[in-house]
Amino acid sequence: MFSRIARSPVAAHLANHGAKNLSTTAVNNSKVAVMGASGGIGQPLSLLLKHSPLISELSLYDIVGTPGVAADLSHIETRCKVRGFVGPEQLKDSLRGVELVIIPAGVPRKPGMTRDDLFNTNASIVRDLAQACAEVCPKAIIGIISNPVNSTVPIAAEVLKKAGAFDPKRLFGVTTLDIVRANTFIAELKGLDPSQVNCPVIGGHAGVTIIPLISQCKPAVQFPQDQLKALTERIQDAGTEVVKAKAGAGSATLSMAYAGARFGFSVLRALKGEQGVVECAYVKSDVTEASYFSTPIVLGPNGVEKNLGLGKLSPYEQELVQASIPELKKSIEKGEKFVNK
Ligand SMILES: NC(=O)C1=CN([C@@H]2O[C@H](COP(=O)(O)OP(=O)(O)OC[C@H]3O[C@@H](n4cnc5c(N)ncnc54)[C@H](O)[C@@H]3O)[C@@H](O)[C@H]2O)C=CC1
Ligand SMILES: O=C([O-])CC(=O)C(=O)O
Repeated sequence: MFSRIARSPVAAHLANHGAKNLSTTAVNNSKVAVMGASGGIGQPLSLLLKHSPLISELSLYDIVGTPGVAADLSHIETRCKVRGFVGPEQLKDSLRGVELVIIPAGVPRKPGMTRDDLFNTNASIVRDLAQACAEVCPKAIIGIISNPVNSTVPIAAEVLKKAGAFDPKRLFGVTTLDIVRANTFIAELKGLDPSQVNCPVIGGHAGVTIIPLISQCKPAVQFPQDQLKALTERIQDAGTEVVKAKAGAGSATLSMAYAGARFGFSVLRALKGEQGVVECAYVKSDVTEASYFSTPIVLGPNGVEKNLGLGKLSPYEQELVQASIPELKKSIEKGEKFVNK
């Protein structure tokens, strides 16, 4: 049993800031857009965002269903206003004045598929949403959830570059779910409170590119090599574990909504001037040979404030990093070629 009950990062954000009683100061007036807001991730993510005292307006965009989702959420007793936008003709209006855009639009996996199998459908969805961001909110921070993240982030970057709106500090692939899973699985094995565990996960967001740095976990934890390998592989395959359990009904939605909210709240806290906010995320990077790579990032008023790099890796983790580079490079090139073809 835990010696004291602690809150998860999302619960702590909502509790510390007192969602209901917060004064309406300019500093707490962020406008956030969720693109793909009617989906399995989009709906619970929007529900969590509606509770943040930092968000004064939530803009919900999808090609279907957002009038209903927005009407429903708008009855919740928090001050954040919710507006729904549906279809391409309302896309640009959904992005006006937005500081943070979170993108969970696109199809999820079914059993037997890899994330890369989603490329053909999701590449053009992310391309078109990034194009609209470039035109309407070029200074917004963009967090991409849509898979395959290893390719969709380079796709968005190329679109933004072409439009003269690319700022590598402001574009993120959301890998937070990998950290959330690592924390949970480590806590289960060691009898810890998961909300007090912090294990960085670096690389990318697919199979062998997901690299948990268990040697850097706080609190420090030790495992024999066979258990370490099994734990690493469980974290790498955790998305597939959910896809199999859902048996054709999609992939992780609720845990992803939690992770997306955690990422979004961290970005907003840093935008508002909070110091020392760190999240791992997949960003433009010169830390390894792969031109995009996830590492712990200090967030600040402009997005990426400082890339904390790899830190000290164990020999096993060094091997995992080496093994991830060819796949990452291939996925990055595939995304870039899609835009520049
Ligand atoms: N980064 C991560 O850790 C994770 C990523 N994902 C990915 O997130 C994506 C969404 O997953 P779910 O919400 O479960 O799927 P879903 O199918 O339930 O929802 C997707 C939503 O996107 C909408 N959409 C389709 N085309 C659109 C467009 N052009 N513009 C705006 N919205 C559009 C759909 O209408 C739907 O409402 C998938 O690609 C999935 O693989 C899922 C879990 C974790
Ligand atoms: O596995 C999937 O397809 C969805 C995903 O990215 C995850 O759950 O990590």
